[in-house]
Amino acid sequence: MTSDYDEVTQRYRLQETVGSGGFAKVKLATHILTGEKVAIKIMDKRALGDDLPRVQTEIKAMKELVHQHICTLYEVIETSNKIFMVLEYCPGGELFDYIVAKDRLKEDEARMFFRQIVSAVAYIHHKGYAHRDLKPENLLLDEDQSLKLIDFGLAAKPKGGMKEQLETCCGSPAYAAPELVSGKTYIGSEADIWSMGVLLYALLCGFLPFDDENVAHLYKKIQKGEYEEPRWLTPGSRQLLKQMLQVNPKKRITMKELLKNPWLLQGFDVPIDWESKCEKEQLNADCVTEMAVFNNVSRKEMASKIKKWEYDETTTIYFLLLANKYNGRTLRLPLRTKPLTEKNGKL
Ligand SMILES: Cn1cc(Br)cc1C(=O)Nc1[nH]nc2c1CN(C(=O)N[C@H](CN1CCCC1)c1ccccc1)C21CC1
Repeated sequence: MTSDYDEVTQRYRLQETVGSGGFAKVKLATHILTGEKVAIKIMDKRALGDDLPRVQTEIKAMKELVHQHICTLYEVIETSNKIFMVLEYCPGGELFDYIVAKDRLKEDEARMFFRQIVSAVAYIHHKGYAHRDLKPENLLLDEDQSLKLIDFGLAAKPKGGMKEQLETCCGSPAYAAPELVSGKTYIGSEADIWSMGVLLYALLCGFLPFDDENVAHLYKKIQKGEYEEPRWLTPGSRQLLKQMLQVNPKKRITMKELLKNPWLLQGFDVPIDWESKCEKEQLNADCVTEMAVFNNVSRKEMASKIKKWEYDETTTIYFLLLANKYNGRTLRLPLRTKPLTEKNGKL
């Protein structure tokens, strides 16, 4: 009787659980072949019930969204009862805990983080997606204190494009836009801008602009759009918050305007670089070569195998090699003792 864990334990050494949410848990793991750390999100299909489509949504979105500030999906392993999503490991944990530990961030640090969040969300919108659940719990810190966006279970890619109205009310109430909590139809990208405004406020203040234990009272406050401005907020940040936390979505700052907002440019003087540095279209030649040698096949053959993007071990190895190119570590694949044959080669 094969257990649901057979395939994943052949290739990964499962370690401690770093998080458990409603229908999923996340375990730290080591990719045995390369020794690289990964995070594996484990879901039980039976427990998921009618939440199963959320997982399909997340997998489809994460396959399309490859960006330096989005947590990379490496591999998906589905068994009779389980779905395993092998994802990029972020050793810094959630931004939420980072803010709580520091009480609130200095303006320069808040700006540095917020530029990365804007970069990720601008990219998602460019690809026709809205995240719809932006909050500090969904932003993880990697080993270089860079932010990685996670949890695309509520992401939406309206067929009619980003102008299409959405209906489903979702995400966390404190970060939800007024038009969303009023049950009106809304534009996903406009709602994301509001949530980013709440996020920026949380970074700069260490507490939420709209808060109440009673959800109905919370919604009233959001719809009124009135919030405290602590005395430590600078004029530039007050101005930006005011433009993002506009109750009327048509008066709210757009992503285009946000990308060249003076407060975000302060100290950087270069526009926010939101384009992906690691699009799948353009394979990294060194990684292809390394894998071709490892698998004892031609580069051409290796490249076409990678380009199938089957989100199997080949995809994992490619992304792990690519990540190491970026952070300067040279990951060398252990030369196989025996050349690959069809049988065990998977090629
Ligand atoms: C907390 N922590 C401490 C250390 Br050290 C590393 C971590 C950590 O979480 N690292 C980490 N790397 N990669 C991931 C994680 C966590 N993680 C997550 O996807 N974490 C989310 C966190 N969500 C935020 C709001 C509700 C739950 C999660 C989703 C479902 C179940 C459990 C956790 C991934 C897989 C993408």
